[in-house]
Amino acid sequence: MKTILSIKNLQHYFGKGTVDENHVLKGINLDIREGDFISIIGGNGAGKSTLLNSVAGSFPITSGSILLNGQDITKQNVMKRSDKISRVFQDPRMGTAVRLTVEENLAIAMKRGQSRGFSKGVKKQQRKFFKEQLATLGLGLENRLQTEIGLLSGGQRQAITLLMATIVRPELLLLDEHSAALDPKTSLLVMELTEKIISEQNLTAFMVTHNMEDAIRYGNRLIMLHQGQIVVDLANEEKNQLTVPDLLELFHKKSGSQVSDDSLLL
Ligand SMILES: Nc1ncnc2c1ncn2[C@@H]1O[C@H](COP(=O)(O)OP(=O)(O)OP(=O)(O)O)[C@@H](O)[C@H]1O
Repeated sequence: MKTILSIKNLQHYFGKGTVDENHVLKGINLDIREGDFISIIGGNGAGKSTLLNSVAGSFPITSGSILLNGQDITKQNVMKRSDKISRVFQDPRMGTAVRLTVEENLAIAMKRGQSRGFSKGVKKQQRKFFKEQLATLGLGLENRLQTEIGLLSGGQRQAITLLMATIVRPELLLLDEHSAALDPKTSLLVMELTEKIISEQNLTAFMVTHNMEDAIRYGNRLIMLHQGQIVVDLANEEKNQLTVPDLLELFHKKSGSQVSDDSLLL
């Protein structure tokens, strides 16, 4: 199977050389294969978001390298990487222009990977395509093309953000606790939609979550991060058989500390 993302000996410090020095990622080696849908869990401060941010290019990493489809992207900035890597954040306002309409946002998303020019104009034939795409979400949003995104509910916005992130197929989809701010029912809806989009388009995805049940239920591979290192990496059958108590037990074994359900979930 083709390797989409290859992370080699990734080290990251915040505040290196200062009194606040924090060695957050301590030698991460990870190959993500085509079609992998990976969940990453771990306690607060384990380095999950820092790992995702390193892949997205939010800051220069201290050392190591990151290859996307064999191309070394370590030195590329976040803008350049966003041509190929798309991202959905926890805050439904991120990743969308809240004062623009649904169709204007989708028109901007369609420009990913092209030399961007910031036109938000919507052409007639595009409108038809957007309607079809929105209808696949099953939320009636195909009738809200001219609604300002900021006026939609959090769940509706996250659904549209998912569509925007995938309307031009990304080589890698990053999901940063993208259902965590939603109520349980809406979170379930967004997670089901996520799974549908990923499997229909055979996307490669990397998802940070605090929800162990979601980490077990969705995707084909589960990674646990502890103090900046990968301590568990389970795939397919091994992952499918996991239960939440198994995960807590694994965490206890690997980290040498007792953990309550809440400290991983919250
Ligand atoms: N921009 C930053 N500048 C300085 N320190 C940071 C920055 N971002 C994160 N950190 C620190 O890096 C460590 C890891 O944080 P990170 O957000 O990656 O952890 P996490 O596993 O995602 O945690 P959580 O589950 O609490 O979101 C923490 O000690 C955090 O304070």
